Amino acid sequence: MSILEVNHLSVSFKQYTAGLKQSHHKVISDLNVNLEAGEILAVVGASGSGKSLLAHAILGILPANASVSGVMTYEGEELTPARQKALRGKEIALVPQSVNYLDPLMKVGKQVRTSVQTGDAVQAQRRVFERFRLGREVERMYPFQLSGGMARRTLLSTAMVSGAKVIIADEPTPGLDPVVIKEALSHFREFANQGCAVMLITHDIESALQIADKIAVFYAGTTVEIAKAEDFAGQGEAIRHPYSKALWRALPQNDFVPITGSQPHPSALPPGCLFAPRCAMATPECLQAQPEMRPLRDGMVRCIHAT
Ligand SMILES: Nc1ncnc2c1ncn2[C@@H]1O[C@H](COP(=O)(O)OP(=O)(O)OP(=O)(O)O)[C@@H](O)[C@H]1O
Ligand code: NI
Repeated sequence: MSILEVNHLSVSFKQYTAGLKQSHHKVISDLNVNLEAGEILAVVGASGSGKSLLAHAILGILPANASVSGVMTYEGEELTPARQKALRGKEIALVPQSVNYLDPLMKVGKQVRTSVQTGDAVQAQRRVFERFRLGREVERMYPFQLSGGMARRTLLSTAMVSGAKVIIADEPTPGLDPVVIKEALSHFREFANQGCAVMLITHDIESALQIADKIAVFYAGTTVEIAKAEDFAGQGEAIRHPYSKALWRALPQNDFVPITGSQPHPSALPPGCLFAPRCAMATPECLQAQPEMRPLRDGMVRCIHAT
């Protein structure tokens, strides 16, 4: 049984346009992912592809104008709003993408301590600060006194001391130096090895590959591929979806060739396969309907042509 399952998740936003007309933008459509105990799943994809919204949907912290459909389960039971509230920060911890999630009016040592659920909170906070190379003086500081990197390490500390079984880390490493990144990632690995699970949302495919078991590739609000990390190797022969292949080939150490065009905006999604307008393999059939996710070679792909 998966520890966390997301099935057919769709999220739309109600927006008011000129003349107080309402429009609905579907920003996530028919998204499926699952997380097994002991596993790190890296979620990669372009800016605006819906990665943070997935995190917020799981935690139940989407803004009020969002409507959500689909089913999410945690340890086999449905994640209702009441359950999300009860589990948030306790069994499911978020490392948010923005450091603005820190409480500006509380000293950071205290903020980290309030996340500790069992044992000596002061000791736990001091231990985790040491691991993240935050000096003893930092615990008495307010968030505005921290550098960007210190604030990130504080957010990581908060999730790490919480005793959660699932950590959802939304771009946890930008602005950190390579040593701290390596450290943070190895903490995630350690955490997963204890039987917990991590969803690591990141732009940094290369770092993700060093520790992740599985990779979910997002495009325009949905998953296009779920693959084992090992599949991202060589020329990308084992990668299933043309978009994930293109992402892989665009890396500096590979061909370093960006794909042409851009991801569609939620207000102007193309018919059929969302990637078809940029895809070299596209045929008229691709424009008929959005392909379903289907199993392929021990992974999943949303493309009718993938082999
Ligand atoms: N409150 C909102 N109202 C309307 N649209 C929103 C809202 N929040 C996000 N969106 C839209 O939803 C889409 C997905 O946003 P999301 O923040 O999940 O992207 P992301 O993949 O996390 O991007 P990044 O890598 O830049 O963090 C974007 O097109 C964004 O403009
Ligand atoms: Ni994001």
